[in-house]
Amino acid sequence: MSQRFRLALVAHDAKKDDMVAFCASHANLLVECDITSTGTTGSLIEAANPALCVHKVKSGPLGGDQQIGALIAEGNIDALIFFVDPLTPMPHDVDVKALMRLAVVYDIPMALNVATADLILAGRSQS
Ligand SMILES: O=C(CO)COP(=O)(O)O
Repeated sequence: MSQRFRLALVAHDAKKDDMVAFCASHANLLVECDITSTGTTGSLIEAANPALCVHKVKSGPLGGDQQIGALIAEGNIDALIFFVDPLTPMPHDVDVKALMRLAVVYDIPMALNVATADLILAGRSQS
């Protein structure tokens, strides 16, 4: 791998177990990445796998999604993996939409579920 891959990992509460399992199943690749996560997601990832290097921003509802959006706008994130909960209304839904929008605006790979996230990392492992 020529340069460290800068990956943002975010999960809504109902999807946090999926995120921890995803990180465990891809630990060999993720240990080579610079990971940025929203606060609670990042804490759970670190607790489950202390070998991973996780930079934590604020919790999503307190501005963390916007902080990650700003990193994308500044060119500091290579891909976004965001396990969204499609069944629960979110008080910070506008922030969630804004984060997804910036990933599209800046044309970075964005996975909203495990199946697509697996494809992003599979592509990364072949590069
Ligand atoms: O709410 C989130 C994304 O919208 C995630 O934030 P936490 O990781 O702090 O729970």
